[in-house]
Amino acid sequence: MRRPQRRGAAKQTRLREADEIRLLDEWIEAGKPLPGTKPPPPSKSAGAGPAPPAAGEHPEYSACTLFDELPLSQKTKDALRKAGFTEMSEIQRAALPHALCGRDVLGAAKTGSGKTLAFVIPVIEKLYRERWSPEDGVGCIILSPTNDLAGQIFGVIRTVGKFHNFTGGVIVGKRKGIAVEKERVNSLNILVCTPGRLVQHFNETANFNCSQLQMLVLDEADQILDHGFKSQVDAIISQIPKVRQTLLFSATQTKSVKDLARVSLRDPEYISVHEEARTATPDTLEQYAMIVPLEQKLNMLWSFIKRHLNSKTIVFLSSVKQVKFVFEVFKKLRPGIPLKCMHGRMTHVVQQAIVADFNESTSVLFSTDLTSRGLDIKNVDWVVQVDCPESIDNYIHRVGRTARYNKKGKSLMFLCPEEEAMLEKLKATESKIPIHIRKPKAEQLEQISQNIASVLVKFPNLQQLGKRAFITYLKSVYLQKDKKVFDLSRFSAEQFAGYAASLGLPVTPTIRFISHKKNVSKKDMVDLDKKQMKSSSKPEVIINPQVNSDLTVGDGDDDILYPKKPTADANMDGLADVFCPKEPATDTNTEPEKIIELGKPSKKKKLKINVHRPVGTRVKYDDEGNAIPPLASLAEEVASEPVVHKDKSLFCPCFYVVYSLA
Ligand SMILES: Nc1ncnc2c1ncn2[C@@H]1O[C@H](COP(=O)(O)OP(=O)(O)OP(=O)(O)O)[C@@H](O)[C@H]1O
Repeated sequence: MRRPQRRGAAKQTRLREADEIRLLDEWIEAGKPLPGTKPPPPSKSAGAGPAPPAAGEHPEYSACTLFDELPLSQKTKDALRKAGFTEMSEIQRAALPHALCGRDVLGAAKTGSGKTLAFVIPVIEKLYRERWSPEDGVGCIILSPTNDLAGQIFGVIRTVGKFHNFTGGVIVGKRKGIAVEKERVNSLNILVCTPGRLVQHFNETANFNCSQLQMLVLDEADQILDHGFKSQVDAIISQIPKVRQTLLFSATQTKSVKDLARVSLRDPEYISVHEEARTATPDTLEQYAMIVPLEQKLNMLWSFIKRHLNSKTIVFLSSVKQVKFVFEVFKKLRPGIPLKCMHGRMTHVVQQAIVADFNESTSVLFSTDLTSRGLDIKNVDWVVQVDCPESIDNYIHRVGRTARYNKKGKSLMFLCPEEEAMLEKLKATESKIPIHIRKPKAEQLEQISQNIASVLVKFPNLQQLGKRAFITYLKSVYLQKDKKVFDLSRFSAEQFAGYAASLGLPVTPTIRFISHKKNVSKKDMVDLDKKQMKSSSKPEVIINPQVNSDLTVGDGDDDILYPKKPTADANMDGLADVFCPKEPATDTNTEPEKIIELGKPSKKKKLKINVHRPVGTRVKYDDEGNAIPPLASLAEEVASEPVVHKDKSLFCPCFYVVYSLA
């Protein structure tokens, strides 16, 4: 008796949905914006919200400002309302009308401006209007450059798709659990993945089928289309249908026609909502730069942290070893605020836990560029760049971790005097970055080198870590292509010694790829540089001794290190809350690491420096300080612990499948 009733109810739902889809299709077709058009500025009366259109009525939706005014399914509207999303952001207003009517979109908008919803909503709606069901298999692929960003995007999909019946999953991390993935991957409607892990399925999963794919989305598209992911992206494109909708989003969008040709966009809509904006960074972001000699950077960072004990801060450093070292040493020195660290040598599970914890607490997160793109962490007050960003785009993404979605935020960048060319680049009119220079007050700087040295005496393993941090920092500078900014030859041997001392090291580690040759002409330097590039086995850097710039005494207007109303509350109890990741490589009680020393021929493999690395390609380092390609670094993650989630989704360590987004 009950079965026919259920069947009847299901039939009624199907009919209702079919009616809704018919109405939506008609509405989308009748009210769609002309190609190449932008929405007009929001009208003053906007916000009241219209009554839903009656059957046969198709109001224009290209100028609307509220999600409720768009031709979206009731399920999506309900989910958006429930999540508190009512009014659209600029990029959403501009991109959604074009994306909903099936056009390819190349979208660019500032960091934190809501690009994720601008592609997630069209994905959900497309599959709904195509009446996609779990049996139909993979309908949409979303590519993300990092595991954490993939997880975050999937969170937004789950929010928007809450009342729909799609299946979805995230494929990231290491291969552990691949057998389960292979079994389930074909039953997922929406896949969010890193490029390498998707290629793995194309190569290894016998029946992996994307022949019905409706949509391809590239978040952080410029990075995904960059050389680091080239072979993976080409492999993916060759395996998916040519006829599909493609959406590309980033805060720093690619303008390369070649890149766009690779993903075969069809008459794309170029939507760059902030192109005419005064700045390339959020208006609510205050940006500062300080010229800080290399050997003063740690003192400066420590002084900053001590003065901002009530601020949530992300600190960017250029290598895993530096992140580990500064985190471990500062933890021992107990600044009075919880400290966390995050880098690519941690398991994805640990990374997720750290991001979740950092979201909820006021603390300082030391990080590599792993967190520089896309991550949406709540209420970050400060972004501090201790090491120079490798490019303007890198700068924009790093500082974009604060001042998100109309919230205020501040950023501070330390630049060595030798890196001032970066400041010029940032200040160039075309960069559109309103950065203010602040002079550090030398007399107020806390000198902690001696304290660090004492910590290192007590913890010999930290001394080894310090040596590796020293080496990987110099190596990261050496490997940068932009020699106008990054040029080790501008530093003197005395400066390196000073830097080593600032890390608490008793002696300056000798580095194979650096030899100090003075009085070399510029031409010889160039020639030698070229020679080095050819024979990468024993590279050298010519040192061009320069007068060491001392810290400039401030003119009294500086308020970065010393806010006008210091809220410092040296609550040492806060240290009890320090999140201590169970990450073996961070443990300073591991075997001391060996370093390569000049004059002591070692049987260890020589430093490998990929001199052919294309400009702008992110350099990541393994524990030995070797540069590793982006995908190899992703593959290094060992997912060993299960994720504990509050919902009923079925999670595997490196892969999770959600049989219903509901
Ligand atoms: N229409 C909206 N109303 C309110 N909040 C929104 C809206 N759209 C997005 N947000 C919020 O704004 C924040 C930033 O959004 P999102 O992460 O999509 O930014 P983004 O443009 O992708 O940034 P990035 O370039 O750094 O990746 C998120 O917390 C999101 O929930």
